[in-house]
Amino acid sequence: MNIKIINKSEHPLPQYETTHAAGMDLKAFITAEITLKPLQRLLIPTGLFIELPIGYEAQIRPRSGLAYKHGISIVNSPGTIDADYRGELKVLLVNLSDTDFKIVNGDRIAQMVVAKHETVTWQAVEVLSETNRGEGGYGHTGKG
Ligand SMILES: O=c1ccn([C@H]2C[C@H](O)[C@@H](COP(=O)(O)OP(=O)(O)OP(=O)(O)O)O2)c(=O)[nH]1
Ligand SMILES: [Mg+2]
Repeated sequence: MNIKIINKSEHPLPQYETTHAAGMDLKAFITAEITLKPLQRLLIPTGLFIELPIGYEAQIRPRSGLAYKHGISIVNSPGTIDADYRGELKVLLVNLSDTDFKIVNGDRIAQMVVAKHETVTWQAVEVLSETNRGEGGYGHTGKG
């Protein structure tokens, strides 16, 4: 599937790193090095602008390596890019570690997964169908 993209960054277009990868890494497009202090959050630009087909969204997700090694995550994970959004793709990083984390231009800070979604209409009713689960949730089936 083709997706229109404007690339205002100096970096190559995002790409799948392996043959069947779901996500494409997104790179920071920044003019100066950024230091993310413990528990600080920052919106990082990518220089990318996309036009998703109607019925698709893009999810901005953390990279597990950054999360594991440096405690770097995404505050609003997974970030949602709407098909009608025409602004710059940005990544809302947060540093969940107890040490500073430096980001330089071109660092792969997140990954983007494009996915189909439904657009629903509501059918307002008085009663929902019965199930075994009923209203049970939040661990009501036990631990083991
Ligand atoms: O990680 C993200 C999340 C969102 N966006 C852009 C694309 C998305 O379509 C738009 C709005 O995002 P969202 O709906 O999550 O934010 P909101 O707080 O509800 O803002 P709005 O009122 O503009 O919808 O911001 C990003 O660039 N990165
Ligand atoms: Mg919104």
